[in-house]
Amino acid sequence: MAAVYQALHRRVSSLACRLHSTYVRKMRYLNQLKEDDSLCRQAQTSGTFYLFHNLSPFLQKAGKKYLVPQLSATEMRQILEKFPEAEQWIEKSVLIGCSDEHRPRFALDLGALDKSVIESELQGSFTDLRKALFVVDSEDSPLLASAQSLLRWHDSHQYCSKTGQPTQKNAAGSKRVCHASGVTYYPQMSPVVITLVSDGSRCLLARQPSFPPGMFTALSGFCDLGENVEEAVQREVAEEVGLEVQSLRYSASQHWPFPSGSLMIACHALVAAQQAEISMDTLELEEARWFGLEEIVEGLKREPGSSKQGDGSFLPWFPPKQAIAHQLILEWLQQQTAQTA
Ligand SMILES: NC(=O)C1=CN([C@@H]2O[C@H](COP(=O)(O)OP(=O)(O)OC[C@H]3O[C@@H](n4cnc5c(N)ncnc54)[C@H](OP(=O)(O)O)[C@@H]3O)[C@@H](O)[C@H]2O)C=CC1
Ligand SMILES: [Mg+2]
Repeated sequence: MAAVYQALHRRVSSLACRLHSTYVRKMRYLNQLKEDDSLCRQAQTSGTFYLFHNLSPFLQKAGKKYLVPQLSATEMRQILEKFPEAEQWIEKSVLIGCSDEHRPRFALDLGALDKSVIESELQGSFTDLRKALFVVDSEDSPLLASAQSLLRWHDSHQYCSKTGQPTQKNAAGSKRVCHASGVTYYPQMSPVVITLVSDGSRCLLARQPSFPPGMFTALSGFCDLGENVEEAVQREVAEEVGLEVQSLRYSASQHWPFPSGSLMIACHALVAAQQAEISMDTLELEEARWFGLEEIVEGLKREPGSSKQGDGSFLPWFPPKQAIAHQLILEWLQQQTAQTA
């Protein structure tokens, strides 16, 4: 029996080792492409391309599914030939990853070109990211989110903030340089804390006036400069609902492309049940309240379409699985269920 376990252990270890080395080789290859412009330009000739138009990704509909097509360099040339100065367009692409076989993936925004020509040629449509993220396969949404954030960053950092001179991107799009001042700019993102507050038996969800009707989510807020995650969570909870956090636990993080590339840092926070009276910040929030276990179970079953009642009001529903708020709510539910079992 011991021999069988040892053999199994050896197989698992060797598999893990192979998986690891594939990952390491891939990351090192991507890093090389970021550092070496000529290698990256060469890679553009064998890579695949995701298309955007004014930051909306290109999708194709196949039955009920939405696909995110990857175009080959040849297909890209065929499309770009329809427009003047085709060659310049490939230069604008940014590196967003590569396959395990080291086939690089790029994203390219063709915002200055006539979108109807591209849409009819490729039989699909450029779709707002707020819709696209929720209709594509779950492995495609993080890719669209990070590609759009990078394209957005390039679009809004074309000039040096010190000299006002144009900045130039490197081939991979991992940085921009102002040759007049020598300043190098790197893509930025904003850390945001998202916190599911619990008083031990209920959890606190809130809505902003801009949310779709009926949608409630966990409290969130941008970190201030100089703050750590714990301080940001405590401050946001105090500011938005007037409660004092007793303890907090990190859960997970997620890149979120709205409003312009955020790193969502998700935590669970506990407040004392005896001091759980909400005092809401009415400038930011429209409603904030405690939800019991049953209400959370019911809310998770609802979708935007099924939450409207006969009198025009909306029953609560929560963000879809692509948003990290959903994961926090599920974790809280599991914890409560385990406690009450
Ligand atoms: N993935 C998920 O599950 C969820 C994601 N989120 C995301 O979290 C983000 C932050 O949540 P929110 O509650 O609005 O944040 P805040 O509570 O921090 O309030 C937003 C306000 O903060 C100010 N602000 C400070 N720093 C920034 C910055 N770097 N970028 C933009 N605004 C800033 C702005 O005020 P002013 O304009 O007055 O200067 C803005 O209107 C949202 O963009 C939302 O998309 C939220 C919930 C769930
Ligand atoms: Mg907030």
